[in-house]
Amino acid sequence: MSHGWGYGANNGPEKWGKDFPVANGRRQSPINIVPKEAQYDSTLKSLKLKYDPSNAKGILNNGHSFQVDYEDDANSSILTGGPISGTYRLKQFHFHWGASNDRGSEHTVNGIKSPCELHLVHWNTQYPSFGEAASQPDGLAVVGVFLKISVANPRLQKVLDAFDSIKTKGKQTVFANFDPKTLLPDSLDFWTYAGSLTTPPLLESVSWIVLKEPISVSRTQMARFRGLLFTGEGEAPCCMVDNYRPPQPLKGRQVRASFK
Ligand SMILES: Clc1ccc(Cc2nnn[n-]2)cc1
Ligand SMILES: [Zn+2]
Repeated sequence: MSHGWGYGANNGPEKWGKDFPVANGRRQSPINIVPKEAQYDSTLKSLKLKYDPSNAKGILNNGHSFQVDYEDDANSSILTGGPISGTYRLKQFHFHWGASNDRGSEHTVNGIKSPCELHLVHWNTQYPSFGEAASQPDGLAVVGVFLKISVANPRLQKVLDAFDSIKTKGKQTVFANFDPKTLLPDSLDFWTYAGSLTTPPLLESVSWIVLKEPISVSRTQMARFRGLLFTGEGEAPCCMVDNYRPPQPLKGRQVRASFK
């Protein structure tokens, strides 16, 4: 794929295996979660997320999604508990969404897609850097949160208000003082399984932690996500939509639940 991976017909998820053979590996993500087949595990600890809003640095349109980046040179914004051992530092959060409200999430539940999915990406401080951690089987932990169409979510407002400054690929702007904990639902009940990054390089280094309870987003708010562009300034505009990888084969993996 000489023209770089993306989500189009010529460079989308069905084509990624050419440049990234791990795409057909044993622990690829996302997956379809079947709650009735998930095993309740009473030994799973409760999730602990401690974020310092002042660690927020900036918001960037990376041409595949947009991400909010965090300072990660200290244990000030961290994830502990849940299925992981040790301390994982927040690196960034981003979203995946559809061109319409019938699709957009990466994980599905009983085959049902949500319009959007939030990912909070953390790396294991047992390793010296994110890059190092990303190549280890226990290197990363991503918390996934479904967004479902309902009333407008005021917690998303600051993110949405930055979109005019990052409309095209490569644009970024300062994004200070934001606590991603405000984006989480009331319940931290979760499903967990061993998986991968959902974009190239598709590294099989992610402990996935998918929250059962969604957060709300309105139709109008979703329309603003779709106003972002995959393309750079001066290029023929292509709306940033359908930036999700479909569910991948479970290949014998167990999905555990933190709740009955
Ligand atoms: Cl640092 C990084 C790398 C890949 C992705 C894409 C992704 N992988 N799993 N969920 N999203 C997000 C952040
Ligand atoms: Zn993601």
